[in-house]
Amino acid sequence: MENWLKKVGATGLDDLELADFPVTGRGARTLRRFKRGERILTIPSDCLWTVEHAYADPLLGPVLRSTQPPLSVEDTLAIYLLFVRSREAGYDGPRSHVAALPASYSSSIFFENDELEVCAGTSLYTITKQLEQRIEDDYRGLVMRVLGLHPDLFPLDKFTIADYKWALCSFWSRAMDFVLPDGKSLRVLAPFADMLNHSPDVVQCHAYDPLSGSLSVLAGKDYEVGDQVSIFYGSIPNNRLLRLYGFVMPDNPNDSYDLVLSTHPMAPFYEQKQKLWALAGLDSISTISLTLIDPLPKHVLQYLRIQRLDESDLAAIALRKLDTTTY
Ligand SMILES: C[S@@+](CC[C@H](N)C(=O)[O-])C[C@H]1O[C@@H](n2cnc3c(N)ncnc32)[C@H](O)[C@@H]1O
Repeated sequence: MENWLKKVGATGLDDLELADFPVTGRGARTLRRFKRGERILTIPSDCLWTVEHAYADPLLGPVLRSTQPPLSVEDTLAIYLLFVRSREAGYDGPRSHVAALPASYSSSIFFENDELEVCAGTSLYTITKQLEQRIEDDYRGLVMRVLGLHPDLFPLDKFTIADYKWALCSFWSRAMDFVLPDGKSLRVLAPFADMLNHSPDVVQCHAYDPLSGSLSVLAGKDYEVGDQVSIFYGSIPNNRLLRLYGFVMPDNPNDSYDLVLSTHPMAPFYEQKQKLWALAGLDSISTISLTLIDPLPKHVLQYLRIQRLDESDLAAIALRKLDTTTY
């Protein structure tokens, strides 16, 4: 992978090496000192996995362009990755990157049933179950709309639901997201830069250059020779880290609990309450994040007050409304 990257113009690789670290696992180690803000690594546009590159591929592009409505960003990238992985010739550079990707992931959709049951009652459990169902539905849809129509390009034994899950998770745990100057969002998987682990001790230090289309990593702090280079994935609570990346941060200052509030549609006065929730910016199923800074957000109380309203409360509210509209 590194030889391919250097050949196509990546810079910085001579000052880094891949190594195993305690806790974070494989990552990149410095071979020289870096001052904070110094450029460490640049991966040129041609090597990046993006939707645009998937569409530009001479074999895959025409299929993607003829699929209407277009596939989601996630599905386009997942198919692109599996397509390159399935090729027996050509695509040598990108395939050397695919070969360096982990064979399996530890995010919550890969938990065994008994492992996930330990999380029963948490929002991680609920969201993971929903995600598993969505992945099954999306996969069935992809087979009907795309994969099953082009068996020459997508041999189904290399595009199984397990492969699809693996490809999705490769992007969830390794891709970087940017907002471009025109406001559009961009998801990029950058070979080698995707080997960098998360640390809360560095500032945001990875950037996409819209002019050259390249991805760079700067030093997020001063590094001595032999230090692990890290980037900052974002201020992410542990349940999201576990769902997308398969790890948690001890004492995570951004930790939160997603409280799911819901009301059965057969509950008394449901329709009237639904209108009141909408007026308060809520929904009949509302997910509200409880954080250490704001452990009881006002939306929780608003939701519950509306849920507990009885016939006389609702009549009083209707009267008050009538009052204000007559003036
Ligand atoms: C972008 S990849 C980084 C490279 C990865 N370690 C590898 O071997 O390919 C992100 C993955 O690295 C691991 N990771 C990153 N930062 C971590 C951290 N602070 N603690 C534990 N694991 C971490 C998680 O498995 C995560 O899904």
